[in-house]
Amino acid sequence: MEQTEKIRDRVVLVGLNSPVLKEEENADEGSMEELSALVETAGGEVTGFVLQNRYSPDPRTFIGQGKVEEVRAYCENTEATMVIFDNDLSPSQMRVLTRELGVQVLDRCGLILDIFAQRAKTKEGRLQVELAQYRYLLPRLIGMWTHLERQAGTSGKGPIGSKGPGETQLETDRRHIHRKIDKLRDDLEEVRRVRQTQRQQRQKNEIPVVAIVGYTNAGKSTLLNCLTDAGIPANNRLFDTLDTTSRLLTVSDTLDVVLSDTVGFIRKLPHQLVEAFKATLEELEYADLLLHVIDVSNPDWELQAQVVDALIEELGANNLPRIEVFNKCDCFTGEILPHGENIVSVSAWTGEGMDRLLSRIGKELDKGSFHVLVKLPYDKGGLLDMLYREAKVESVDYSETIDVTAVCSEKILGQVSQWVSMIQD
Ligand SMILES: Nc1nc2c(ncn2[C@@H]2O[C@H](COP(=O)(O)OP(=O)(O)OP(=O)(O)O)[C@@H](O)[C@H]2O)c(=O)[nH]1
Ligand SMILES: [Mg+2]
Repeated sequence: MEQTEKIRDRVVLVGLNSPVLKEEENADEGSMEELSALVETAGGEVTGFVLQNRYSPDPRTFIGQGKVEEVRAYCENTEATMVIFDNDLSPSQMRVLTRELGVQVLDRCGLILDIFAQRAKTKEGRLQVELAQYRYLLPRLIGMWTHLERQAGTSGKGPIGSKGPGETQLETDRRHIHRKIDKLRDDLEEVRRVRQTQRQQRQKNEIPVVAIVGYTNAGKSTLLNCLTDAGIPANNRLFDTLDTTSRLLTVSDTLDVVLSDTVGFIRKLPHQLVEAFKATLEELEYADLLLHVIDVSNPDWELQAQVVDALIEELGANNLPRIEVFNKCDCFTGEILPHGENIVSVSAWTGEGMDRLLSRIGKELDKGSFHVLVKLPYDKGGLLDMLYREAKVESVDYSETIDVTAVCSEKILGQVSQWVSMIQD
């Protein structure tokens, strides 16, 4: 509840661009615009932007004393009640800025955590967000008390070498938070076990899993709805979906798959969140195919796709087959839509391109309906592994050649065509 009040604030956004910061730590117009969308998602109102260029961040105030004065005046003029930084602030910078600006100060990471906290509906989602919040809080809490200790020390009032009240409080708080974190981790472990069982069940049924991934607001939920009538909410706001929803999708007469929607990615995603959402995102690792949905109508789509690629790698899912789904092609204003073997352009809104997408999924996963006898020479043993992986092998006889009977797709048929001695459709 407290959160809802907090975010109805009038907000000034501040970003710093510096050559000594890493690219992903820097602010630019694109990331500021995104931050503004995040504020709107959280229910706040943006009253102004301050994008500063500076050689290096100021260790104390991040943006430098002069800029602090400017931002404070700006807040007064626009009656802002909160300042949100696009860059990550250290706990001590956040403290100094809160004091000197006279309004509440948040950074991007804190804002995203707030939004997740508002959105999380299921027990699992709540656990994940709570875990991320505690992990975010822990260093900040320590920073807070360190500050008090130092203040006591420099003013000469604190008895040197004795435990001040701050420190005692700090220890209690830290212990409390560590206990909370341990408990949340255990609870999430339990969730993970349940998922594991469901997964094994699915594997027994041999239904392939297709996971929809992509940048936030790319249209993942809309795509799932369009393909399966799932009827899940899809809204024009960031982080609309926090829970994994799965639906059965009939791809062709011979292929059914489980299609799963997932939480969206964003640049500078707090790593505490990535950690906490690993249970949900673990689905990716066990998927048979990824659909990477890209909002091609967004001028930043290339950068967004890179962010998603990097996270897929971090989650250990980069060796999975992947189809890039260029969505919102109804709004595409560029010259030529990207194209290529693993690319399909669609509009989840109008339904355009769904047939092509289904046939691409089929090509990737359908073991097909061609009954074949293949006589492989012994030095082509590698192709046998491939058949085991990509076709339904029924029998193998080692005679003069390796005689394999299997059911396979047209694609696989093409790869072994020169040794096929019998085909039945
Ligand atoms: N014009 C157009 N709009 C689309 C298309 N697909 C989705 N949208 C809109 O884009 C917005 C975001 O769609 P969602 O499906 O909620 O996006 P998402 O990827 O699930 O977003 P998160 O769950 O927030 O990560 C909604 O307003 C959709 O109506 C499309 O093909 N064309
Ligand atoms: Mg969604």
